[in-house]
Amino acid sequence: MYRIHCMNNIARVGTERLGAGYSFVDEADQADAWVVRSANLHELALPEGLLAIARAGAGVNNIPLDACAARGIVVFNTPGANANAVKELVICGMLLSCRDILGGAVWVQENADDPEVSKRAEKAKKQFGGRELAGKTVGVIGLGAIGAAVANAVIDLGAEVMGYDPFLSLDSAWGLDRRIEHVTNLDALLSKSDFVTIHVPVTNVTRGMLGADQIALMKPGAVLLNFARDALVDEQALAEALGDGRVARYVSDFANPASANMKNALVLPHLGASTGEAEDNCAVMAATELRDYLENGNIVNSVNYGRVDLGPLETGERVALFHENSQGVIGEVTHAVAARGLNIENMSNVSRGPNAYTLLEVTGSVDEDVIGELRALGSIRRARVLHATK
Ligand SMILES: NC(=O)c1ccc[n+]([C@@H]2O[C@H](COP(=O)([O-])OP(=O)(O)OC[C@H]3O[C@@H](n4cnc5c(N)ncnc54)[C@H](O)[C@@H]3O)[C@@H](O)[C@H]2O)c1
Ligand SMILES: O=C(O)[C@H](O)COP(=O)(O)O
Repeated sequence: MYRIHCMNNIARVGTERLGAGYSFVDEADQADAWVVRSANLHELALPEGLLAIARAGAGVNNIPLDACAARGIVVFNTPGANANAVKELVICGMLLSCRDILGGAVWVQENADDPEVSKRAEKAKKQFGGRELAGKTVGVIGLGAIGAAVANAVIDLGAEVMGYDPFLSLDSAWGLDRRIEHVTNLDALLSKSDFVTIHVPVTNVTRGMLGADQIALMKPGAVLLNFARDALVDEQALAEALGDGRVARYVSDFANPASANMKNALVLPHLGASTGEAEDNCAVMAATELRDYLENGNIVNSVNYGRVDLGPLETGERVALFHENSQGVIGEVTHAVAARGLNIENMSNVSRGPNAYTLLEVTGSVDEDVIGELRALGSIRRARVLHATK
């Protein structure tokens, strides 16, 4: 029986997927796996028995990835599962920034009891007017699941799109509309775009990537949309640019004391992934990834270990080994296993930076002595045995 602890509320369709063989526990330190959305895990102690963390969502800056990797704790996320929800809100934010739609709606509410409201509205409307998205240039920074969807959608609305992503994946590239101009220079995108929208993960490299110098390059009167993370933008420099009108509007999904008090900003309470559809998609994908890892040893969509997929574990046993990515480890492992009379039927080894994972399918019984011997190898961080249940 695997014990799961949910750090945030997770859609029921996902928890139901963790059916027979799973129980939900209130105590985080008793769990074999955690499921999380945006709860901050950086300050929490990682329990000895924790095997995996599944982030039902995209961003993993709330999870200590390296500390997890060092302990053989696999961290998963759910790529693309909430991309459509975010795309729709970004388009909404763009259109809301084109005219003062919210201001106009408030005006109508404030004048609702006036029998002359219809006539007065025709005079009042000019203060809420604006411009169209069609024909404008939209700069998209990061062309992953969300950025690519936004780029394609705004092209369909008649905008020109410049896309910047030095690490563009083949999958994303296949899905991009051919009318999108792929630029390799961020400064060019910033200086030519009427709307700039950022869709990159926050990492040590991207933190603050839209700093004072980049904001200064933005076209006068441009709009910046940030549905990725607030830490990507120097919000102090941005507040100054908004204050003196160099940047017309900031549309952000991240309320904090700086953004909430900015002039000409529309700030939302992190609503990007908050649709029933996205929550269901994320929960189901997270639960599926967890099951595949806990029951079969397969790692799909991890952000700290590479992909290993030997399919379902139908017969025999598997040994899952987390270790340093260093020379000679595989030799030591196969030697130790063979010396115990076990035959390796199938094996996969993959590394990601300093972190390596090896999954062995063996015939013969893997007892505690074998596992003890493997654990004693200096480079092994964690060793698990998985038994076929069918
Ligand atoms: N507001 C929300 O509710 C919400 C929802 C989902 C995701 N997000 C945020 O959006 C981010 C992106 O999500 P996604 O699903 O598109 O992720 P993704 O992994 O599919 O795409 C990220 C893209 O950024 C690119 N990238 C990385 N570094 C870059 C750089 N320095 N310059 C340009 N491009 C760079 C990658 O190559 C990749 O194509 C997440 O990491 C998360 O922080 C927010
Ligand atoms: O990175 C993400 O997937 C989003 O920021 C969504 O976060 P949430 O699951 O807390 O809504």
